[in-house]
Amino acid sequence: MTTTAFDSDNRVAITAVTGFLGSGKTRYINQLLQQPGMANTVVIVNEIGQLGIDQANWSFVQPSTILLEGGCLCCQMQGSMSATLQRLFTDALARTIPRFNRIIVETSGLADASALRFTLHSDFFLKERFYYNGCICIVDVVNADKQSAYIEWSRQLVQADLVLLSGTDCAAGDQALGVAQHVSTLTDAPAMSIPQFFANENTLDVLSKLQISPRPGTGFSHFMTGPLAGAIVTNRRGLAQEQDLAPNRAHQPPKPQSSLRPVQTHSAIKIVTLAFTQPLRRSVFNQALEVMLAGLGTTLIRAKALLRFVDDPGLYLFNIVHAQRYPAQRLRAAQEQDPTAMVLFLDGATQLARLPQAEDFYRL
Ligand SMILES: Nc1nc2c(ncn2[C@@H]2O[C@H](COP(=O)(O)OP(=O)(O)OP(=O)(O)O)[C@@H](O)[C@H]2O)c(=O)[nH]1
Repeated sequence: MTTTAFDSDNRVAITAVTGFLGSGKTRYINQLLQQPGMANTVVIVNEIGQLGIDQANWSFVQPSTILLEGGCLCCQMQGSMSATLQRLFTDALARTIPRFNRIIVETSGLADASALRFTLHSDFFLKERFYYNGCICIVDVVNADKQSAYIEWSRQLVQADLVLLSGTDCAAGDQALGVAQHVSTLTDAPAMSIPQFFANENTLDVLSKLQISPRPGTGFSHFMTGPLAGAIVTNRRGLAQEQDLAPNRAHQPPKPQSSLRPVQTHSAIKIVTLAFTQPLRRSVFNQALEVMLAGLGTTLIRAKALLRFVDDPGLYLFNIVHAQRYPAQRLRAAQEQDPTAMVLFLDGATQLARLPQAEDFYRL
């Protein structure tokens, strides 16, 4: 029988999904929502920027989505989170929204789970109705080397109860294993690839046991040998073992445990939003994009855009993560009120002669 928020003594589980910019949080949650038993899930998305790119993306895949936009959960949005959860509870009680039995919070790519934990711990109204179920941190193995230079990457991992490796389908050689080893120097949470996570028979069970997963060295291995078989476990020296990702390398010589890498501060990432007021001409957009990317070079960490084109009724989502450009995805037919914009996350330590402008995409 499914329980709801309103059965007696049943608080609603809130699970955080963190991960650096473009690591694959949205894609993972989309996959998760397709799993049996995931109906009645509310997703709260915290997006930096004012233009609702994630809202359009999410409302395409699932209607029960709430967008907290404008700031990062760890900096400015704690009050909004608290108000949102209170509102969710009272609206469901009044039956103005469908009842729900699970909440997933997708943090911005620069936030970690600590603000959410603090909110749930310190607000008495919320404490009686919700509980913190743990944190899944997504790590992009292809870009981990670059991203680990930012303090947010490490902070997210320190808060993790389960680490999921994305991009393993694009990773070279033993890249995933190397990242797992690096991750193990920051957390003893179990790590596995996203396909391994979904290969587990009961993903819901895994989700509900996040915070009771045994840590390496505790002598309790049921979690690893049971539903999470295939996890990358680490020994006390941080050496990854027993993984399906690199089955021939189970007996590697131990590497010295790495220390925290020198990091840049939160403000080292510059956020630029380009608002497009008119549909774009595809050919002009493509050329301007090439020029912009060439100019930004390695300064670009992440770009995402919601776009409309002349003579095309569709609304398109466009993703770039470092040098990787993903094909534009048609979300649905565009509506008049859809905002169209591009948000760029740039390495703030790099001095740029000129920041990109929306006008660049309208002229050759
Ligand atoms: N091939 C491949 N592509 C992936 C994987 N994970 C994410 N992507 C792609 O990477 C891009 C960014 O993924 P998102 O899910 O939007 O990343 P995000 O973490 O939600 O991004 P932000 O909210 O901006 O931090 C999208 O085009 C995804 O389809 C993966 O494991 N394999």
